[in-house]
Amino acid sequence: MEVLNCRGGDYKPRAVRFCAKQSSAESRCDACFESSNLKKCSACQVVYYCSNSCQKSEWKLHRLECEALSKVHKERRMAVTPSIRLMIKLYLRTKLQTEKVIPASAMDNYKLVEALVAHMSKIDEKQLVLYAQMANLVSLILQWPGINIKEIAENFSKLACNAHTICDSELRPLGTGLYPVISIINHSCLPNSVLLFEGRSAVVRAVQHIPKGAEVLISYIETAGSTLTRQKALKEQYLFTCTCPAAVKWYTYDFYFFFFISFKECDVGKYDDIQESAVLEGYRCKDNGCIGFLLHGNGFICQQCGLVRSKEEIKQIASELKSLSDKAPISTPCHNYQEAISVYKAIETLQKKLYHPFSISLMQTREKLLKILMELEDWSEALAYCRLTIPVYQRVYPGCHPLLGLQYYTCGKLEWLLGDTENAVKSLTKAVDILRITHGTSTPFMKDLFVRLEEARAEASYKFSSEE
Ligand SMILES: C[S@@+](CC[C@H](N)C(=O)[O-])C[C@H]1O[C@@H](n2cnc3c(N)ncnc32)[C@H](O)[C@@H]1O
Repeated sequence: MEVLNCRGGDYKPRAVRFCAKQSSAESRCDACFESSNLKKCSACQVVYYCSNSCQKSEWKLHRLECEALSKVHKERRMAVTPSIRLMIKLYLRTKLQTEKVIPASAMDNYKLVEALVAHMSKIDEKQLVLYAQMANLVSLILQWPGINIKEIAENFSKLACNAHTICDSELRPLGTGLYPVISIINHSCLPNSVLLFEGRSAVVRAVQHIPKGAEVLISYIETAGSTLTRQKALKEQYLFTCTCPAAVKWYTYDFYFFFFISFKECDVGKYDDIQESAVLEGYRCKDNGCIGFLLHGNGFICQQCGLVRSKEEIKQIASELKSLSDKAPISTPCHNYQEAISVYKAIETLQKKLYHPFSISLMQTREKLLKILMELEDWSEALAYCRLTIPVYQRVYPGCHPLLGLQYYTCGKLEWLLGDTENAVKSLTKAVDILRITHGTSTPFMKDLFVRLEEARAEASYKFSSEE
């Protein structure tokens, strides 16, 4: 795997099996994830394809799946979740490989699945019961004599900590896939590589120089958040305690000085964590002009100016925020955009009063507003929100992070639409600098980005020369 040991080098294993995201709201083609022109398989009524060629390409596998699904009562068939389908496909694919109907290779082989970690001893009883029920359903659908239900349950546990969410180039989730070769890669909150998808192919790219012999690491989770938040997410899904260094390094000597006076008991690592949590997930100073963070003691004390914010005031705003958040639509796009905008703007106002300007919750609210405003084609307000998120993105996704690159891309697109070509060139250039490393240069998305940048550059220089 030495091809990974260079900046921008990429490595593409095939998905052994994958499953498109399936919900009534958004169905996708089982072969290519396309969401338009879909036709349901007339026999099983579960799987969608966007074209005859996609249906054909999946036929060897789907023929067996379709036969199995069609025998199940319609009600039960409709309750088949993507995880159950993924498991069924895993077994069917293995059968086809064993019978040499489809080829097995070093990167696409059931033997690799056998070696994946399952963490059975760390799973609680409730989860084990759920896996057993799911395994029973798989066995009921497949109806293979002698199938091992315990092994299926264990495979569900393997899926939970080894499968990957397949995303498009803009990191929107499309489905779930099991890529046994990719599953050997461990996690870091400060990874040296990223995992992206080009259609069904998983691609791992180095985002920094990886010295020979050093471990290739990717991030399993959304890295924005305090160490505690990340550790909790990793423990819950991947069943391990992450001890990698905290990702945020932005302290100044002033902060250090204050720390040594006030927190002699703490060690530096702990202080980084306190500061990181207080900025990303904590409260703001009472003085709007101060960007200090608050430390919880007798009340909330600003680490920078010493002003104290009362617990009662914080509690009051937090409770208003909770009742507003309960009213907010869970997912966007939603049906009533205007109502969603007014709820999210009210949430933003309260969050600005409560949280530190670099708060992740505030950033997420602005991100939701940005998405809705883009749906409404309100480019100028969308741009204002996009720009507000950039400083937080720079902090929480440091270095060469695809999400930071994509946020510059959105900013650039909006600036271009609004005729601000000079800034569009700047934002798109920043996007290209990052995304050419994380996404490579050959995908349709990247080719489109290069064209946009060239067009923006040409227009900016035309504008400049006409002004001259
Ligand atoms: C996708 S697998 C990675 C490969 C795995 N280490 C193996 O030997 O098969 C995910 C599991 O690896 C382990 N793991 C991954 N990253 C880790 C890390 N940074 N620290 C400790 N364990 C980690 C955890 O047990 C986790 O559930």
